[in-house]
Amino acid sequence: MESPDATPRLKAAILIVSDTASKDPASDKTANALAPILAAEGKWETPAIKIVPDNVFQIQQAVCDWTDGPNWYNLVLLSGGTGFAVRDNTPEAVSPLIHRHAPGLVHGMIAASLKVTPFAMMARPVAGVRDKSLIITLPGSPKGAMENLDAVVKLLPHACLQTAGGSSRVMHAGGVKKLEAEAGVSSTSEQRQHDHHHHHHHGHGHGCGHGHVVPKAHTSSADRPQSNDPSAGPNRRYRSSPYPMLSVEEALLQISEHTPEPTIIEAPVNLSVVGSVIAEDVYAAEAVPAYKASIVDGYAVIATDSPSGPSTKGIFPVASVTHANVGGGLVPLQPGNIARITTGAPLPPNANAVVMVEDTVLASSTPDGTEEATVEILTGDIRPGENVREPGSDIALGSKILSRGDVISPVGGEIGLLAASGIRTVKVFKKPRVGVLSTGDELVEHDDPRTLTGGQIRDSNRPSLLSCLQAWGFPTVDLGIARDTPAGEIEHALRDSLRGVGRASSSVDVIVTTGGVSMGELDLLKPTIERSLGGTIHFGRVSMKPGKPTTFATIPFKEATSTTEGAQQERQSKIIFSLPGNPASALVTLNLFVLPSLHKLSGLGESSQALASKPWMAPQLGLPRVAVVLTHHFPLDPKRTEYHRAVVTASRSDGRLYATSTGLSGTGQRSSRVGSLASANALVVLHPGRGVGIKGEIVEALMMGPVHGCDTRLIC
Ligand SMILES: Nc1nc2c(c(=O)[nH]1)N[C@H]1C(S)=C(S)[C@@H](COP(=O)(O)OP(=O)(O)OC[C@H]3O[C@@H](n4cnc5c(N)ncnc54)[C@H](O)[C@@H]3O)O[C@H]1N2
Ligand code: MOO
Ligand SMILES: [Mg+2]
Repeated sequence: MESPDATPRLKAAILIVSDTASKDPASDKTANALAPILAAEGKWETPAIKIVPDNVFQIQQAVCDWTDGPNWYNLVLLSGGTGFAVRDNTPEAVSPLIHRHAPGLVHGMIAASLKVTPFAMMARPVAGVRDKSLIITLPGSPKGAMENLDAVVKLLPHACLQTAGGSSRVMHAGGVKKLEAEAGVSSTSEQRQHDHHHHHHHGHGHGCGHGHVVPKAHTSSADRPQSNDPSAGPNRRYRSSPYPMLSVEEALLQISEHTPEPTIIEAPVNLSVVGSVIAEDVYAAEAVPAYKASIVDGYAVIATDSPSGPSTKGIFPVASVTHANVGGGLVPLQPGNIARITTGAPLPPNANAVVMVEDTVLASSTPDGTEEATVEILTGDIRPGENVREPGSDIALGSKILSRGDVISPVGGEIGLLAASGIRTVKVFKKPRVGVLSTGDELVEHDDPRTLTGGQIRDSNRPSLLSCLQAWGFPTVDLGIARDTPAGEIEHALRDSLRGVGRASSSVDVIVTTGGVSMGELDLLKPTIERSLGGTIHFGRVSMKPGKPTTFATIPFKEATSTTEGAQQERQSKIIFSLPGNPASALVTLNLFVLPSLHKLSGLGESSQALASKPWMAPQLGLPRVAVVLTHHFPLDPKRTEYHRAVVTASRSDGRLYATSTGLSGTGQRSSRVGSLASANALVVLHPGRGVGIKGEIVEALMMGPVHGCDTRLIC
């Protein structure tokens, strides 16, 4: 008989899912209960053990670390989080990772537990295959986990060998009988045939919502069901997109609905808050000016309103001098004296008006000839308060200086108010951090000095998208290039960016990818989002040109954030925009779809009382929309709304805005031509139709940059 040690052992890993054990590993008893059951079989290496809290993202990351990449494990057992409690979400974390479900194992485990307790009905186990690994969830209690593992442990070596790519014929020739004997079960050859039949003809039952699977009775490859599983091969890929085609307006509604609410941070008042939106009304901490200040350079006087009072006209001794930066206490001004003063300086006590130096002449100097002794004031019309700023007359102490919803603009007015009134920190909505990932095997860094070979192209999307995002004022993370092959690179790049590891030093709020969203067998973004990351695609096609395959999704992820009300909450998901790879498509869809979402996340959509009274100032999300006159005919697409790249200029003669195409030739607006955006400051919206948009017609345009001035005669 073969010694168990003569054959290579299988690799197993145990993931304990428990909030408690993740804080206190000594409290876990299950891992130590399961390991001996595997050891007793003599076919397993000592299992790897890890503990994570009941957190979907951490569970998925741990499982993927064991199933993906070169150091994969044959078997991944999870224990815990499979019940009905609110924090029990192990099945929800594991299901999306599974490529092929194994309901038989689930039945087997539940059947075994039911013999022990009716509470087995409250277990929600999941089992199945991811790549070459078998994943099984077990109950959290040591007893329940042991019972379940006992029920299936004899089958696992066989299942794992098949999963890893072992020949099923060899297995069936001898191995199955042996296993059946060991497991105390038997099957007929018909049953085994039946199993094979299922294996070939049923879809993966993946909860992705789009995986329409057509069961067929025959086995020819042309008849096999279509799937969004890239590993199923090109002969099984979709031949028409399963994603409904949305209008741009419908797509924008989805984005608005699924973009999370903005979060609030307390930021220091410095240049980093420029572009941020105020989250809480701000009240002046100090009055401006803080004292009675002179508006001019001249002489502080004691003026009176009474016609019978002393006139300011005449010759007066200059009793004191006050400069703007006065140090200690001020000497009170005595009646009959005047005090020299500079602009902005505090008036001495008793003084109530200032005479401009232009309205005076020097009457006499001090004996040493260096100073004024007396000065003659030439005007008698000085009234109390003249040339004086009262304390708080620019900004009253405690007055509201900025309202929730106000934007701290680069013009400087808002930051000036904050700085002047002694506000050192301010509550603003956090600007979202955006990660940009290029995908594709053909991509080469744009500055790679080597000559391109074969189908290589330079990655122009990352620099162009990053530049656009940074110009809009959002912090960005360059996530690099992820290859389509080997499988999993895109998934890992996305997971790392959410976790803030690898190229992303801290986690990103929004992911933007380009490439891989259309119909090719290496267009992996949609399956990666749905199958590997358990995400939900809210739209995967839009009736627009360019940008048809634009994809928008949410990916489950948990982290602690504070709400707009300041309470702590767990944010459930992050958003991802997967834009088409064609460079013009990527930039147009960034402007059209990503910007409104970033605006919402930045708090631009937050209502403000101040703005309610000034509706014309209410900030709109996304690019500003204006009406423009076409300076020439624009061709129309028969089906899709076109976003034609154009230069919009403001006429100096009639004040209207005029739009001229950046390229009208047959290929001028082709989605591969990034040059169609060079010099463009607008996207002219052309609704589908026959023929052309006529010269002189007024249409809508979205402004991407400032309007240039022009002489209408030169463009029309
Ligand atoms: N059978 C169909 N084919 C295509 C359809 C369709 O509906 N049915 N849609 C077309 C449309 S429209 C577009 S847009 C593109 C979208 O393509 P993908 O998003 O899948 O992108 P890729 O296939 O990866 O690349 C397309 C194109 O863009 C170049 N590219 C990709 N990344 C970059 C980058 N970072 N910098 C510069 N250029 C990049 C890539 O090399 C390709 O040439 O699909 C059509 N096909
Ligand atoms: O929709 Mo695609 O972006 O035209 O080429
Ligand atoms: Mg493609």
